[in-house]
Amino acid sequence: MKIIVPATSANLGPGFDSLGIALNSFLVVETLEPANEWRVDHPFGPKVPSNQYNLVVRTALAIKPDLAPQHLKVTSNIPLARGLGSSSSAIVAGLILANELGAMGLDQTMLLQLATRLEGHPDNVAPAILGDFSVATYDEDWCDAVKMDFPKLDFVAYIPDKELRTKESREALPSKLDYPKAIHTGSVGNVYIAAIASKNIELMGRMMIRDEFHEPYRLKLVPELEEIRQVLQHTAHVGTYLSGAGPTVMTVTQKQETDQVVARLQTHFSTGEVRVMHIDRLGARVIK
Ligand SMILES: Nc1ncnc2c1ncn2[C@@H]1O[C@H](COP(=O)(O)OP(=O)(O)OP(=O)(O)O)[C@@H](O)[C@H]1O
Ligand SMILES: N[C@@H](CCO)C(=O)O
Repeated sequence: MKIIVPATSANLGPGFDSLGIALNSFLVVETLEPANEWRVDHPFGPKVPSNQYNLVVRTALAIKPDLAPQHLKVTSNIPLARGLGSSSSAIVAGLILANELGAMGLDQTMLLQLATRLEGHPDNVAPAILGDFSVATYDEDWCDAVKMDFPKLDFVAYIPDKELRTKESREALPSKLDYPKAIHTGSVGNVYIAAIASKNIELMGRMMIRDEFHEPYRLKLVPELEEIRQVLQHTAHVGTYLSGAGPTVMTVTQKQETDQVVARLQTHFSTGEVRVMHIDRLGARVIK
């Protein structure tokens, strides 16, 4: 059995902890054979456990403690701690592993509840499970998420060579937000969703860059966000936002704009990776 879970890019500007999109880099977890102890062959090096403490296995055991140990093979092109939803993909894969091997019969709604509880917010796990673009809210007890058809656009990721843990990036956020500012950013988010729903790309791009919930506070951790906005000032594109907690900076482009944006970023940065990503409309799937 192979479990395939897409990468995800969260927030998309003013959608902090709510909006996310599934993209075509993938975590693949393959079951090889039953074993005496959990064993995970993976490409992430010694910092990531290869036994029952691996996040995929820990998640599976959290919901099915009596699951029989397996030898697993993990492959992935989702970089760790870069703002492309690596932890969510591992959590979703772990839940599906337990669901399949333990014949638990969990549907997508229950998987979403469990994944959100484990990750703490729904913006990566919802699109990882549902695919495409999702708009979600979580009240510490229940997650409601709506899958939407995102306009057919490209996502050009600039993935810096450095890791940034979500935990560290969240510590940069304020504990309180000014009331008029919160109301204003809420209204920007509303117009943003309406623009996405009506496929008004120009309006969508203008709202994408007007977040006040998190990006201004994270600029000191990811100065590349402002830098890329400057670099692309005279290059046609839809908008640029901080992907998840960073440090990846995402630029959304129309197909005819993509090559120019890639060329501009590749010329500007001597380190890191520029990756063109496409929307994964399906979300997590299992091949038996
Ligand atoms: N496939 C995996 N197997 C085991 N552990 C993983 C896997 N993917 C991620 N992790 C764990 O999750 C950590 C990264 O989680 P973190 O939330 O900081 O970043 P992220 O999920 O990549 O980014 P973001 O949530 O901003 O999109 C890794 O350092 C590792 O400990
Ligand atoms: N909404 C989350 C996504 C990263 O997990 C954040 O920006 O911290």
